[in-house]
Amino acid sequence: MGDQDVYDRMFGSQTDGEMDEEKDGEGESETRGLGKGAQSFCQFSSSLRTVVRIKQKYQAMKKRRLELAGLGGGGLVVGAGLHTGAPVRSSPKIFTFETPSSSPSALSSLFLKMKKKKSRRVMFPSGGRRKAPVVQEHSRAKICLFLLCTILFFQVYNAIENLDDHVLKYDLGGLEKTLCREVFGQQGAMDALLAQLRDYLSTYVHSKPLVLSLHGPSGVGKSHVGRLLAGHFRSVVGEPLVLQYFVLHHCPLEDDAWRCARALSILVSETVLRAEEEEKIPLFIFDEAEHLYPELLDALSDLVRSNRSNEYLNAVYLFLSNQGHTHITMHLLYNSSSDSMMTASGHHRKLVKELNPLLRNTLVKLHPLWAEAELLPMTLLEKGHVMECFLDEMTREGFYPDRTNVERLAGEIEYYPVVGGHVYARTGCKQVVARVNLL
Ligand SMILES: Nc1ncnc2c1ncn2[C@@H]1O[C@H](COP(=O)(O)OP(=O)(O)OP(=O)(O)O)[C@@H](O)[C@H]1O
Repeated sequence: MGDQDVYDRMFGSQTDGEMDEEKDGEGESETRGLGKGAQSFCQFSSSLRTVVRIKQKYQAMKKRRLELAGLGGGGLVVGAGLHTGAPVRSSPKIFTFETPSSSPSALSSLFLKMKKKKSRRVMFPSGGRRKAPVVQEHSRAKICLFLLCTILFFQVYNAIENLDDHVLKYDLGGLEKTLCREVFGQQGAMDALLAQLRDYLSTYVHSKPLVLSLHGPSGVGKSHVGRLLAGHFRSVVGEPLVLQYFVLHHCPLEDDAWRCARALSILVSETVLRAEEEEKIPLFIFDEAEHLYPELLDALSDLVRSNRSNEYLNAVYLFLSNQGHTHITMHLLYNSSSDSMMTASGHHRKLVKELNPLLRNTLVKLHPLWAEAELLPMTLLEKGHVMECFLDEMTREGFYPDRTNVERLAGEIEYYPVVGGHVYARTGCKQVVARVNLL
């Protein structure tokens, strides 16, 4: 049973105004003539009427709102009254609980529309500009990829720069020019020496030190090369990081060999530590290495071992020795005829390939240190190279480089018998300085 039925049964179908009047009259008669039970019934009926009236008003308001929103078919239509703002009542004049002709689906779609509309509204701060924020859609993956590529590029660039920096630091180009200008007849050996240095000095991370050993007969320029290298490295890494060790000068007495070995170990350790601090590679040159005592060789062997700490691995050891000179001389004298068309580097590579196994075998028997070394044999000098030595020395000493004089001086030097068109000097340029000094 609906609320309206309850109301009708109790008060009939009266209008709101009539009900108000009746309410007042009834109130008076109740207070005057009725008993206590009737009085409580009246109070109850009064509250019920109020409830019903409120509900009616709420329903009417709800319906009116729907009609105003433009929904057709209900109890109210918007017509001429629209202009005045007052709704015009068209059909049912009396409120019922009947469902309006508008379908529930239409209502729900209206609410959905309203909801959608509402959700699209953007609430702006009162003082701000009323402009919708621009949504920038950046892919995080793209940004990460871009960052990764940038980091990778800088790392590769930095690594290349570091390699270049190392080689540039030692000015191997300058060293090459110096050796080419100052050393005669040893181009193959000098190319091999520079290649070893270039390989080693291009990085600062090494698993073992570079151990080079120049071998050759007397007067072919071993000490000369040692001096040129020492001078160059002093200029690029500094005086304290270059050690030139002449055993007959630094340790003339064999009895002192043990003490000399200990002093040498300390000196080398101090130098490599200093070089490590300065991030440079030191150079240790041992001239007249054939005179090194076993104690000194033992100490050096211990220093060049690859299982030592990092500072010992970043160092260049250069040994200059005439050990194995007989093998070199014999090989050149017996193999010179067949390789006259070869370049200097090709000739040296052939010499190394054919001679080194024999040379190493001989040297390793003397001390295991030579097993660690890269052996670089130097060839005998020819008459043409000896003339260059005279020319150079005379110019240095201020003599006019007269060609006839140079040829005469070069003719006074001893030579091996001509082999395959080559005239090899027995003592290289060893006597050049002494003979020029006699002029
Ligand atoms: N290949 C060379 N080019 C230019 N000059 C040279 C060459 N070889 C030797 N000389 C000159 O001869 C001098 C002596 O040579 P050096 O002392 O270098 O010979 P060495 O091979 O060390 O001989 P030794 O084994 O007897 O010590 C040098 O000071 C240098 O002036």
